[in-house]
Amino acid sequence: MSTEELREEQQFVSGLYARLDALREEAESAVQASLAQVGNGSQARLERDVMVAEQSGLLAAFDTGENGLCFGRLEFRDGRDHHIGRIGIRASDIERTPLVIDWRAEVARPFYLATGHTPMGLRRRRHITSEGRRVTALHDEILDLTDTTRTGHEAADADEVLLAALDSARTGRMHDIVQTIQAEQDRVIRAPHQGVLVVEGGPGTGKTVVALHRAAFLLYAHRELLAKRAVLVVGPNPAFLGYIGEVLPALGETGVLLATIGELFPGVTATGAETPAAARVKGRVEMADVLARALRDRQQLPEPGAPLIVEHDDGELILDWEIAYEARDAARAADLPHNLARPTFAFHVIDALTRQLAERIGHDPYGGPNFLGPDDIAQLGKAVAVSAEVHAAIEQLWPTLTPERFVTEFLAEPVHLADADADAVRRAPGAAWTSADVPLLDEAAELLGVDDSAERARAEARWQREVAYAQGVLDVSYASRTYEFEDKEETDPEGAEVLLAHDIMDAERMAERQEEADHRSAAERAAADRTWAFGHIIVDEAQELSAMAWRLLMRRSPTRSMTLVGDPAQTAESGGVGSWQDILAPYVEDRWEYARLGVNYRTPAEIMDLAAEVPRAAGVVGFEPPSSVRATGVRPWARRVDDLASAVGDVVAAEAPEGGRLAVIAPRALHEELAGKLPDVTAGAEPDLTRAVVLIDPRQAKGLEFDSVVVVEPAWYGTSDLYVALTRATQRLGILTSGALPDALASLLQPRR
Ligand SMILES: Nc1ncnc2c1ncn2[C@@H]1O[C@H](COP(=O)(O)OP(=O)(O)OP(=O)(O)O)[C@@H](O)[C@H]1O
Repeated sequence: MSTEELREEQQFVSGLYARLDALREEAESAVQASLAQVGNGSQARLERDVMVAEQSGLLAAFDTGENGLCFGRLEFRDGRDHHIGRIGIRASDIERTPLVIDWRAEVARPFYLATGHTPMGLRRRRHITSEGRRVTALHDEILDLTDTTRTGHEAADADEVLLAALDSARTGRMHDIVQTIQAEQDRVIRAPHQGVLVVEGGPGTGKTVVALHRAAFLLYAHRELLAKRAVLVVGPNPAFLGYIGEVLPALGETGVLLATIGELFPGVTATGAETPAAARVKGRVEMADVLARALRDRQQLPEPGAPLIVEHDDGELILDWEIAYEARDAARAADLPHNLARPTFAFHVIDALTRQLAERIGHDPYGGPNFLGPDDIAQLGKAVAVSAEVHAAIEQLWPTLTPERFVTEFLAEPVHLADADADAVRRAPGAAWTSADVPLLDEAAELLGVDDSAERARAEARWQREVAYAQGVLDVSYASRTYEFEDKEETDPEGAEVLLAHDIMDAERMAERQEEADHRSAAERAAADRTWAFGHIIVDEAQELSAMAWRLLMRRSPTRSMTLVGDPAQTAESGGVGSWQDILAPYVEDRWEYARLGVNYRTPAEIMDLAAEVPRAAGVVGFEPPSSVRATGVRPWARRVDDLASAVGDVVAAEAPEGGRLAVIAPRALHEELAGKLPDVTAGAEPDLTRAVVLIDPRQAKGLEFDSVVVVEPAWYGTSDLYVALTRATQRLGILTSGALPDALASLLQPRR
């Protein structure tokens, strides 16, 4: 009975792969055919590119389906019977009957939500486990208790598939969980896309993996909107983004931008390190006001009684306090960003200097009216307006600023900050940008505005050239008309009408077609555009973001369609904002939803119980540890040693899991010394998480996980860093110290009875 079921399922799955192969072949030949198409016209090229992009997207989706194409089956009481898979596939028949249903479709939901208590119309739910294209196991759950038929694959423990997934060795890359999404997670993944959803949960509750599946779900459910506007996923550091980088492609989604805050100002690469004190100051919301005030300081006036003297062909011009004051008033009244208000300032200065000049030149010594007429004055005005010296004076008072220049100069001489804060952020020009600088640059860009009038003028000139070129092309084709026509008449006795380019297209339209279409994906275009408005933003480790970083992100999400996941108990010392309410109130008041994930799928109970002592002992307000879904029977251990580096080397040699990953989490100051004792490890390098042994500090450990973890010198860490470090292991945890352990862990060193 049971092998028969397995055989039938294998037959179905093999048929499915055959269909996948046929679809893949179709797409491949379509790509080949398009690429082979002759025709160099821009329209032909465009159509070919679009076709290739479409088919390549399909191919990527088919490759996604290659592993675990079909992982579930739902048999309903009303006779409906659906297979569930990573992607949806239809048969080649005329009705295009669905063979396997995409996990994100509504009809697949009972796969994740149905219980014996609420069977959602299900009779039986089957988990299909495979290796490559071979079905290796079936696990059935009977949800209709009146059903007495049995398949021989009824799972003794409904969580067998989940537990097998959780126990598997880690690879250094996060995997998708489509086969085992749990009900509380499914509700988060499929929550409505409008508005702000906050997802809170302790370590290992699946916040990250759920957030990524949510991105995939939203792209499926709202593809029209989101494929155009793109989804942004913000993570804490590049190593973390590398760690999660394969989940969305494995779910068939490549159009998502993964970025850290430090990567969100196009043109700037944040490579510098920041002291915690400087990060704190730069992250405070008051910085917005400080920068605004610093910028007003850049809109200067000459000292009263010490005007700027501007050399001019018709005599000296005197740019004094009054002229500058009135011009500045008028420019500020325009209520525009600094660079956009500058023309108003310049106009008023030029106008005043022209009047000054006219009064001097046309002055009648006998008290009569000015000799100059309006035309003369206009001439004088033109000369003043194009004077390089006048412009230099204007630039001195109201400089054109880039965000980079303004922030560099501000950090060199931080104004409007308390002395201690100014000392913390002061930095010589030329230093590398840091992540904490990026929100300041973004704020500056808002305050400055982009004066794109020059770029617009260039674009217009470019356009005119294209039109002129197109006109030339049309003229050539028109000139050859007689020749072609005669040719045609000779070979075509019917004298069939020949339409020439001129008859159907004018130069402007032709230029439009010539213009290179932007073939970049929405995510690529978004990455290069500071003012891009994303369709949805997902923020992981959201508790870490500073108030200034929130301002940046909110600008990228004018519709406030966001999913924020985080755990306040894991907030780094120099990091984030207090409560979700504090973060969100300025932007959405209290209009946000809250969901909590309470089960830890990573850390076994033995390790979680120990780790929970750390925030508890520190009296972290509102701390609620998640409950571990499994216990392994392996207790964490601690050892006090004299020679720390040698001990770490010995422990790693003994503990490194077969085929799995081990992390040594140690304070930065010890990395140099420890690296020498570890295989293939270089201190200071960006960690390669796919290596068998990794050396990281607690900040780098954020969001990551390993089969086995050795924490070194825990007494050196703050509460949240220690809590993060202790909750990274899926199987084993060991602690090495050269001194005393923090109180919360002290029991580990006491002899057990
Ligand atoms: N439903 C599930 N099925 C299988 N594995 C799961 C499931 N939910 C979570 N996991 C696994 O649990 C581990 C922890 O998940 P994840 O990293 O998303 O947790 P987290 O809440 O972001 O943790 P942290 O706050 O510590 O970074 C991952 O290996 C993830 O694949």
